[in-house]
Amino acid sequence: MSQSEVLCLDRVCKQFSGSSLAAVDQVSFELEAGEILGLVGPSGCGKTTLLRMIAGFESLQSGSIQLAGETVATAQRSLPPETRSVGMVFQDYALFPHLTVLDNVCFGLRDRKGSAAVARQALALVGLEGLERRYPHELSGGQQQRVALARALAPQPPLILLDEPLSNLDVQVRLRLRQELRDILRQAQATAILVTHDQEEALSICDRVAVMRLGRFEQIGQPEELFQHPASRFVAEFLSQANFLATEYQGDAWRTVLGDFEAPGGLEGSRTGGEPPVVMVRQEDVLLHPHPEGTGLVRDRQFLGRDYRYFVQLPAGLEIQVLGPVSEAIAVGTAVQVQLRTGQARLYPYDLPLVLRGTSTRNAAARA
Ligand SMILES: Nc1ncnc2c1ncn2[C@@H]1O[C@H](COP(=O)(O)OP(=O)(O)OP(=O)(O)O)[C@@H](O)[C@H]1O
Repeated sequence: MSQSEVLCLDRVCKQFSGSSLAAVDQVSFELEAGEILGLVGPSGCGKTTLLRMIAGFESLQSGSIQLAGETVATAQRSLPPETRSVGMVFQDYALFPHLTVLDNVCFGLRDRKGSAAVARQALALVGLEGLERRYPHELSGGQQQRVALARALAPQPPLILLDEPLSNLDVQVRLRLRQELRDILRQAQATAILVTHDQEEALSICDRVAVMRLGRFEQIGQPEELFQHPASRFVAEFLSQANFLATEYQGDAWRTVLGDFEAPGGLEGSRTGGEPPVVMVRQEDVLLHPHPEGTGLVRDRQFLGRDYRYFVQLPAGLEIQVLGPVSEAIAVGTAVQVQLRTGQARLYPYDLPLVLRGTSTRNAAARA
C-alpha cells in the first residue's frame, strides 16, 4: 500500500450461507487519497455488501482489506465498525429524530474537545448555517441529507462511504445536490465511495467508476474511459443504453441492418469465439430523416426535455432507440431513413472500433 493510498482491497470474497453464488467475488482495487469512486451495477450485484464489508458490518471469506495502512479485515480477523474510522451516509439519512441538527453532527464526534465548533464548521461546509437548533422533522429531505453528510464529514475520517445518498430526494433536489456533494467532498478533501443505481450520477461526480456484475468488477476506470471504451457489452449496455445490432460476416465486413462495417487494422482474430458479435450504436449517433420511402417507422417517442427518444422499427422486426433534438420533432407514425454518424460504432464481444463502409447508410435498412 503506497502512502497516498487510503484503501486497498485484495481479492475480497463473500458468500452468504445458503447461497450458491458469491455476493462479492475476488474484488481488488485501491483508492487514492481524495478520490471519489462510484460503484454501479444492477440490483443484487453486490454493491451494498461490498460497502458493508469495508465498513465492517460483514465478514470476509477470503482476501483482505487495508484502510489507512492498517489491515482491518481478513478471513481470520476483523476490526469492528466503530474502530475503523469510516464515515457513512445512508439513503434514509439515519438521523436521530430527538436530537437537534447540531447534536446529530456532534454525535459522530463522541465528546471530542471542541466538538460543537467542529460540528458548526461541518454544517457550514454543507451550507446549513443557521439551522443548528432545528430538529430533523423541521428540515426538507435535501437538508436532512446534508446533515447526514456533515455528520459523516465532521470527524474527518480517512474514508466516507455513501450508500445511495440521493435516491430518496426528488429529481430537482437530487440534481442540485449531486454537484454540491462533489464540491463538498472535494472541499473536505475526502476520499469516498458512492454506491448509486444512477449511472449518470456516478459518471458525472466520480473520479473513477466501477461497474459490478454478479459480485465482480466488470470494469473500473475513469468515466470517459468507461463510456468510450466499455470493456464488454454489459458495461456498454449498462452505462449508455446503446443499441446492439446482430451481425453477419460477409466477405470482409460485418453486415448489419444499418450498413456494413469494418474494423480498422483488420479483422484477423475477431471472427472467432462462441458468441456471435454485435455492433454497438449509441442512441445519439443515429440520425433520422423523414422520407416517404424510408424503411424505418417511428413507433413512439418520449419527451426528455432537450431531446426526444424515438423508438424506430426497422425491417426484420428490429427496434432501435434514437435521440433527436426537440427542435426537429418527428411525429409518431412517420417513415424515416436511418443514418449513422460515422466512426462511432464498436463491435462486441471483441471491443473493436468499427468504421462504416461506403458514404451513406440511409438506405442500408432497405436491404434487410
Ligand atoms: N444478509 C444476507 N443474507 C443472504 N443473502 C444476502 C444478504 N445480503 C445480501 N444478500 C444477497 O447478496 C447479493 C448481493 O446483494 P447486495 O445487497 O449487495 O446487492 P446490491 O448490488 O447492493 O443490490 P441493490 O442495488 O438492489 O441494493 C444478492 O443476491 C442478495 O440477495
